[in-house]
Amino acid sequence: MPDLSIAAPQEGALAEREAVVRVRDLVVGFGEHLVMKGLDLDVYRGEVLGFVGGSGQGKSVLTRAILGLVATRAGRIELFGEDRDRLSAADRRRLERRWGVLFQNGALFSSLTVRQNIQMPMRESRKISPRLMDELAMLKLDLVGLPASAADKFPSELSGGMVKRAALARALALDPELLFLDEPTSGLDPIGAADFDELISTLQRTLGLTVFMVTHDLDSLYSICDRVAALAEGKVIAAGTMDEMLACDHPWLRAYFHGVRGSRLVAAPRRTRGDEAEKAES
Ligand SMILES: Nc1ncnc2c1ncn2[C@@H]1O[C@H](COP(=O)(O)OP(=O)(O)OP(=O)(O)O)[C@@H](O)[C@H]1O
Repeated sequence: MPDLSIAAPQEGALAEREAVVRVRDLVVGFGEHLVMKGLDLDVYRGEVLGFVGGSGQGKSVLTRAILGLVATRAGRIELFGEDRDRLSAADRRRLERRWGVLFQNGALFSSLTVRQNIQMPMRESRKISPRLMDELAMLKLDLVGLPASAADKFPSELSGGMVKRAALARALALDPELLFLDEPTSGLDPIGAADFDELISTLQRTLGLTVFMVTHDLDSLYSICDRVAALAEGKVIAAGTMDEMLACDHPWLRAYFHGVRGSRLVAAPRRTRGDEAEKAES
């Protein structure tokens, strides 16, 4: 079995890579329930990292801890090389502008139009004229493949796929370098999910994004992720390419990737991250 330890990132080719997110010895809990028990994780610049784990294992909690939305009990979280807990409030706000978040189910404000939702981060953090904000909102809509006519619609008037795209447009409002995606394809039909994967992959390449993606979608792992990290028992039990994960003999990973659904995908001819890149180049 390959060495999948993430506790020794100095070894091998990955040592050269810049960790945009670096988590060390993270402990997070609610009352007596410890969710993270000394977790380590790296997300490298320019990669799409898929983050998997059983239901209730703490994928959302980890995402929220990295974003500063959940209190941590111990450990260190560095973003862009800066220890978040050592920053002043102003520096933390400056840092927060460097990432965008697509929450599960979009989390759009239901009383605002799509345009107003996209403009929300712009209003909070910059002084931009209303006209420029309108132009920027239309650009972001175009970027995520939504028609201009979607701008003045309310979330309740959109299909599930359109809500995801509108939420992605909002996540991209401030031109982030780092994108957090929490189950981006959940609730989409297989065609919609494949389209959304392709959109993420295209945006990641063209905008040079680093992507941290929580997902249960095995297709997404195969088609757009450079690496996968797996969470179990409060720690990252393995991190590596899909081939490395498939070779791993941890019982949960074997059940996940070699169970009924996983095996079907392993056996099937499939799109891979490499195919996506080749398609873009041709
Ligand atoms: N605010 C909170 N207060 C108390 N417990 C919480 C809180 N938020 C999360 N938890 C608990 O933390 C654990 C991890 O939850 P989390 O939502 O991160 O799991 P998950 O891996 O994202 O699950 P799923 O795949 O089902 O979305 C769960 O046991 C959950 O009940």
